[in-house]
Amino acid sequence: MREEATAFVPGHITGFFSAHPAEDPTKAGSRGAGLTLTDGVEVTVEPAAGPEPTVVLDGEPIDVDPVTTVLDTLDAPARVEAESDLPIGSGFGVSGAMAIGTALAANRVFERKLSRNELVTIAHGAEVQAGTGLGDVVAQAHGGVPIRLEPGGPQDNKLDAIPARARVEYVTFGQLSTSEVLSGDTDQLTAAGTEALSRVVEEPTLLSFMYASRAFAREAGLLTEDVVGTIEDVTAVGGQASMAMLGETVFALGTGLSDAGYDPAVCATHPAGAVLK
Ligand SMILES: Nc1ncnc2c1ncn2[C@@H]1O[C@H](COP(=O)(O)OP(=O)(O)OP(=O)(O)O)[C@@H](O)[C@H]1O
Ligand SMILES: CC(C)(CO)[C@@H](O)C(=O)[O-]
Repeated sequence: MREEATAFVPGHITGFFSAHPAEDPTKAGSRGAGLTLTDGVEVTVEPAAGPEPTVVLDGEPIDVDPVTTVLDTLDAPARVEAESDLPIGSGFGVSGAMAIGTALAANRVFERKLSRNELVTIAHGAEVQAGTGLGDVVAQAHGGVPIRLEPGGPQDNKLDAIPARARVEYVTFGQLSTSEVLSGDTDQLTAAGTEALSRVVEEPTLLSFMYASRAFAREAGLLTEDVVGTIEDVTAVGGQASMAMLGETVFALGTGLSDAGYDPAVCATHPAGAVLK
């Protein structure tokens, strides 16, 4: 057994999605598109001192269901320490990042000898089962600007990408519970997400991704006053912004938010995807 291993997982902002339930959580998931980010989560795994696993995020103990499930599945009694550039619960896929980062690092520490696709499948299934995400894990494993054409883990899904990179700015006003939204009626979301996806498939550019994301955010009925106002401010200065699903967060390409007078966090699209360090 190794002493410890660390993985870096990019954050993931979903612009739009449609929900696709299935009995088997490794086959369930979402279609959609988003941006993976150079801001992300660093996850370090070491064997736990006692029989119980512990999970710590930015110095505070935390219960993240998908992480517990990943550790159980890998039979890995571990201490997981995560450091995040991004807030949890605000549309950056922090729970998905912790799940896949834990899977990659625990596989190494406990010498489980699973393949990358097997680890992504475990993390994706754990995230879907917990209701904390549907497509973040597979997007975060891929990197870039992934288009999720078919739902599910790597054995079932189909991914493409927008071949582009960009500077990304974001501001966060608060949290939105992903599991609450996903456990409600998602028909309207899914209809809007399907329409948005066909638009981006027809023209896979960052600009059409931003248009499709804004139309989705409007039709999905999740916009808050702060989010609407901020998107309008960016539009007024000729920028491109939309809402990060699912959080009270606005993201913009280039200098959209700073041009509009905000003081955003700044990163870029991530070129690769989750990696062991
Ligand atoms: N402030 C918090 N403190 C402790 N736990 C939290 C906090 N906010 C959220 N959680 C827990 O973290 C998990 C993940 O939340 P959630 O899925 O909404 O966020 P996320 O994965 O960061 O991003 P996304 O909104 O993109 O899905 C949930 O289990 C939730 O209960
Ligand atoms: C459901 C979701 C928007 C939560 O972040 C994401 O997992 C996705 O795009 O499937």
